[in-house]
Amino acid sequence: MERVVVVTGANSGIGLALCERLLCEDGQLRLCLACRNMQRAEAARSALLTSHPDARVDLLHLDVGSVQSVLAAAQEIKARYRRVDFLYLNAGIMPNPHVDIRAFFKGLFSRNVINMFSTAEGLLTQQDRLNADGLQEVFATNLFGHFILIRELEPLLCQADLTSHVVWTSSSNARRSAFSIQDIQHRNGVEPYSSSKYASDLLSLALNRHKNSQGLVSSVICPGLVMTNLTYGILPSFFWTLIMPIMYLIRIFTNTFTLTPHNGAEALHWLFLQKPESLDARAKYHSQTSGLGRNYTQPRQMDVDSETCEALFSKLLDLEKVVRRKLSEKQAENDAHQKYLSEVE
Ligand SMILES: NC(=O)C1=CN([C@@H]2O[C@H](COP(=O)(O)OP(=O)(O)OC[C@H]3O[C@@H](n4cnc5c(N)ncnc54)[C@H](OP(=O)(O)O)[C@@H]3O)[C@@H](O)[C@H]2O)C=CC1
Ligand SMILES: CC(C)CCC[C@@H](C)[C@H]1CC[C@H]2C3=C(CC[C@]12C)[C@@]1(C)CCC(=O)[C@@H](C)[C@@H]1CC3
Repeated sequence: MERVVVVTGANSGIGLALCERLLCEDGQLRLCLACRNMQRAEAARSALLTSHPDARVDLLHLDVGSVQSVLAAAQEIKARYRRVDFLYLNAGIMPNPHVDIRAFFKGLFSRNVINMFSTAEGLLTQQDRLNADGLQEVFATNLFGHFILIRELEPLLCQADLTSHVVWTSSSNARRSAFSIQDIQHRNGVEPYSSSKYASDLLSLALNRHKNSQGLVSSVICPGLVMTNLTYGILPSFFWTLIMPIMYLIRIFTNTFTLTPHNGAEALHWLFLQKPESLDARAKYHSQTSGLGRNYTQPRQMDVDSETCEALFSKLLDLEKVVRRKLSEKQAENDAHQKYLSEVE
């Protein structure tokens, strides 16, 4: 049977590498690249079709940071496909990152050095802002838009006798201490990325608790440190190129330096091949690359608890109601304005 795979943020980096790997695995796939920039999406589609001329690759406009765009994209998916077998929630941002150089050098000579390189704990902060929906942009993009997408696609994801797999591209930068259940959007901190990724770990567990019985399975991965537009936003690409030999050296000690998008997509690809029933809801699946360049996937237990995951789930459902109500009020205002304009013309 033809399998439908939707990938958000598929036009570059890890998302695009995943698409390439999935097409090598199964040429019969129906692959849907859900992207906000259609020009880049078209370029990604052309690149995929160059190596897989017979592949079925669809494009879909989706700005996961805009609730209205998510609702429209979900409508379009429901019109196009009868079900969704895999939903890769990969789109993500880290705006205005700042590396604490002093902390880096301090960490370099501490016993914590390996952990520092694999999680960036204590090294990175970001400056967030509000988006057009009045939500914190990092939370809206990395988590909430994807949550609304799942909610809208439930009829295609939860079908009798069939299993659908939702996969979150999280991070080893996800940290409990960066997240607060009183401030799920991270309005009051400087680590919105870490908070949003920790929230995705919690939400994945909540989805498993609530939706496994309806055939939906959720998993979380970390791609490791990968050279993509996201990391080129942290330090310029020429700098990364300059220190590449050092990074290959570090890879010998921490296999989390996967470095290329192909390697980073390892755990995403591996999950595509697994029986969903065999997966652990509390594990994060890490892409790893050995010093000699061998890729493998390593499960590690996440620092999540049922109580916090339930609290987050219920807060997200509440926020969904508020956002939907605001949107329909705005829509009603627009309709009234249009009516007024047509009457005075
Ligand atoms: N690189 C790394 O070391 C790591 C990355 N990750 C995660 O991997 C994922 C992929 O990132 P990566 O490949 O590294 O970086 P890229 O910047 O190359 O890819 C991010 C993708 O997300 C898309 N995107 C961003 N915002 C939106 C939006 N509002 N709506 C739709 N699409 C959007 C981007 O589209 P556009 O081209 O339009 O910007 C792009 O396609 C992210 O979730 C990131 O957090 C996790 C751990 C490490
Ligand atoms: C390696 C060099 C000599 C110096 C680089 C220092 C830092 C800029 C990096 C050290 C660990 C890196 C890291 C990330 C970003 C760049 C570093 C802080 C991430 C936070 C990128 C995004 C993620 O999601 C994480 C998995 C990465 C963890 C490691």
